[in-house]
Amino acid sequence: MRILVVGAGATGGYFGGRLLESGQDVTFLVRAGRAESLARNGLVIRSAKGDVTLSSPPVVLAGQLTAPFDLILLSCKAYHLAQVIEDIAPAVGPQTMILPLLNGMRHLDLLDARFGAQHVLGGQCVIAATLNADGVVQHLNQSHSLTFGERDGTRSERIERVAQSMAKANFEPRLSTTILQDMWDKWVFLASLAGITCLMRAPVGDIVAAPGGSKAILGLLDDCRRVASDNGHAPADTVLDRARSVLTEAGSTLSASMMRDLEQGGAIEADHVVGDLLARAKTADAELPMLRVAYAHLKAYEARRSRAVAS
Ligand SMILES: NC(=O)C1=CN([C@@H]2O[C@H](COP(=O)(O)OP(=O)(O)OC[C@H]3O[C@@H](n4cnc5c(N)ncnc54)[C@H](OP(=O)(O)O)[C@@H]3O)[C@@H](O)[C@H]2O)C=CC1
Ligand SMILES: CC(C)(CO)C(=O)C(=O)O
Repeated sequence: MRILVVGAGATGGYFGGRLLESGQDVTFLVRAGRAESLARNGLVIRSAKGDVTLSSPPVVLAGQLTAPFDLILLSCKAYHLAQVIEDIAPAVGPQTMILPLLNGMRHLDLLDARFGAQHVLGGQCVIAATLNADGVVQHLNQSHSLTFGERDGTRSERIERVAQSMAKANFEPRLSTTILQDMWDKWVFLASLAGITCLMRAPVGDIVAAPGGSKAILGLLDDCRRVASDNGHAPADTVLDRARSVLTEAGSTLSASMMRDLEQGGAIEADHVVGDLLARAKTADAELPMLRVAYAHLKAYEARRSRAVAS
């Protein structure tokens, strides 16, 4: 299976690197700066699950794509998606599958609109990773699962082929027959985690230790849950129980990748991860108070950041 990994950042570098390490036919679509760094240093992954340096990983720049790929692993940030969609178009042929790893859901609509829903799988990854200033992919925790599936839940011949291609890689591949619900479940969890850790500029354990901290977290989780329920994707009780327990764990060092981006003064996926949830709300305006505050905070950060970037 010819696999194109879009972006060799934290998630693309990690999962694409693991696939390449396992002998799969992987090419990274990158921009010039990353191409240069990969040519100079190779693709370097530092991880408790095993360090690896892949020298001279195959790369291609936009404009050099001439033939379709079998599978496109989409691992860019949401704010780069519009450009990425144009860049990958020559790589999408009649049989191409696109497997997005982005958080949130809106990218599915955008990909469907451009390429047709038959090309777009459901997908998500659970990992904490970052690309450091030296271009090294740093895996920060013990999780490294990649879940994928047909959005209609079928175990098609093509999805089995995807599963086969991932079977030997050093991460946990999971073929799901409920991928849309899985994505909603993760979205509810992640929007709560990102919203609250950004708002409080602190990991879960510090928030829980603060007066009213747990109440604020659970309030935000409940707002997110409500939107999912309004959209026909209510998380199961077991999923919610687990989210509550992870999000209120004393001493937890957990924070969202969005908080890491925000603390570095970087761009964030405010609209994609939090705003879009609010946009799908079917609840009266006065409700969802924590979700509204979380979104207002992120947009205020973006406004301030854009002034700083412009000056
Ligand atoms: N990091 C994490 O722990 C997790 C992230 N996610 C989600 O995964 C998605 C990806 O995040 P993450 O991997 O952290 O992001 P990163 O910013 O680390 O990586 C994204 C990469 O995409 C590249 N890119 C952007 N535009 C293009 C383009 N037109 N052509 C080629 N490459 C391009 C960027 O390249 P360049 O270097 O040129 O800027 C960058 O290296 C997000 O939606 C995030 O929310 C989900 C779970 C965990
Ligand atoms: C849920 C979590 C923390 C892990 O995958 C994540 O997606 C993120 O930090 O963006």
